[in-house]
Amino acid sequence: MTNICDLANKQCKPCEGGVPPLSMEEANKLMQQLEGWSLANNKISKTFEFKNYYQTMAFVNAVAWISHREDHHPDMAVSYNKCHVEYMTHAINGLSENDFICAAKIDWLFKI
Ligand SMILES: C[C@H](O)[C@H](O)[C@H]1CNC2=NC(N)=NC(=O)C2=N1
Repeated sequence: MTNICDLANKQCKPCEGGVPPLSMEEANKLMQQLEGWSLANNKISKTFEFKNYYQTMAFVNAVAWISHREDHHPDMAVSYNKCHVEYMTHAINGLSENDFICAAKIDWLFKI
C-alpha cells in the first residue's frame, strides 16, 4: 500500500529539461497520494491556512529551506494567514515527480 510517506521520503532528482513531463495518467496517479492539492494548467497547488502572520512566515521559511535542500522551488503567494503554493517543473514546462515529492514534504511539514 502506498501512503504520503512514500513520496515524502524520496529526494528530488536534478531536472534541466530533456525529459517529457508526466502524462495526465501518471500525474493523476501521484495526486492520489496527496491530500487537498488541485491539478490544473500543468501545476499542482494548495492553500495552507494559519492562525497569524508569524506562523504563516515560519511555514514560508521552512518551505524555502526544503526548496533549497531539494533544489526544487515553488511559487508562493503569501498573505496574513494564508500561503498559496504552486509547483511545476519549469525546465520541462510541466509536472515531474519532483513536484509531487516536494508537495508531500510540505504537507508533512504542515502537520508537525
Ligand atoms: C538543476 C536543478 O534541478 C534546476 O535548476 C531546478 C531548480 N529548481 C527548479 N524548480 C522548479 N519548480 N522547476 C525547475 O525546473 C527547477 N529547476
